Amino acid sequence: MNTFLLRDVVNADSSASISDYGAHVLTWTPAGQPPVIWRPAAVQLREGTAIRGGVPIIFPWFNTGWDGGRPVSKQPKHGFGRVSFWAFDETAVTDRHVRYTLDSTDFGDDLLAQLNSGDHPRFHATYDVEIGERIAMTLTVTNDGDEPLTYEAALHTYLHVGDVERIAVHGLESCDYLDNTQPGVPHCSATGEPITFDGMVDRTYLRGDEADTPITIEDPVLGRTIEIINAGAPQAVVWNPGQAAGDAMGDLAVGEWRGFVCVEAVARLDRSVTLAPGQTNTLSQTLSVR
Ligand SMILES: O=P(O)(O)OC[C@H]1O[C@@H](O)[C@H](O)[C@@H](O)[C@@H]1O
Repeated sequence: MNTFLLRDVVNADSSASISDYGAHVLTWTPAGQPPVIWRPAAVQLREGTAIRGGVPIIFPWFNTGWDGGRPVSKQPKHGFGRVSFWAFDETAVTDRHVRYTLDSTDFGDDLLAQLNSGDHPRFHATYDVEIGERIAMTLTVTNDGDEPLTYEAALHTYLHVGDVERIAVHGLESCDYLDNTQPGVPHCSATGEPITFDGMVDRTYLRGDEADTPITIEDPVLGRTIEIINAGAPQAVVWNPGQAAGDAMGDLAVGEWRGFVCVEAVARLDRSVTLAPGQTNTLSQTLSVR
C-alpha cells in the first residue's frame, strides 16, 4: 500500500511542505510572510484523487488532452502525473532542494497508450524544487522512446491572496487569450488591462517573445506583490472559480475560493512539447514576494 508522505523543508529564508503523491508542493512560506503557495484548510489525500491547492503537476496532458489538432477525452483529467506517487531522490535532498522522478516504466500500457508517441512511448521526468528566498520548480522530461513524444504540461500553482476580487494581475495585458469559460473556447484579443476578478476566470494566455518576463500579482489586502517568472512556457493559464463554482467544489470549504488565484506555467494545445528520441525539455516557474 502506498503511504502519503509529506516532507517539510525548512531553512532561514523560507519553508515548504511537499507530498510524494504528485510531487506536489503543498505550501511555501517565505520568512516573515503569510504563505505564498496556497492550500485549503483541509487537504484531502486520497489515492486516485488530485490534491486541491499547492502546485499540481499537470502532465502529460492538460484537461482531457489534445491530439491531431483537436481536443480529445483522455483520463484522468490533467494527466496521471498529479495522481501518481513520484520517487523521492534521497541522494539529492538538502535543506534547500528536493528532487522527484517519474518513469514511464511504472505505468501500464493502457495509460501510456494515451500518449502521443507511437506504439511504445517511454519517458522519464525529473522535478526539482529549490527553496530559499525564492522557490523554483522545474519539470524536466526526456523522451526515452524510439519515436517523437508529444505532451502537454503545466505547473498549476495556487497563489495565496487576501481577496481575489481585490487583486490585479499584471504582465499579460498584451497577450491574446482563449476564454475557457465560453462555449467553443473563443480566441479573444488582448485587453490592454490588468486582470481583475468578478466571477469565474479561466483563460489560456498566449505568450510571445515576452514569455519569460515577470507576471505580478498586486495584493492590497496582504500588502504585497507576488512575482512569477515562467520559463519554457508558451502559455499562462489564469484561473479562479468565482463564488458559485468555488462554493460548489467538494474539496474547498465555502468561501475558500476567495483566498487564491492560479497563475500557471503551461505548454498545451498547439503549443504542446514535442521531443525527438533522446531529447529533453524543461518547464519551470519561480516565485518571489516583495
Ligand atoms: O479541478 P481541477 O481538475 O483541478 O481543474 C481546475 C482548473 O484548472 C485550470 O487549469 C483549468 O483551466 C480549469 O478549466 C480547471 O477548472
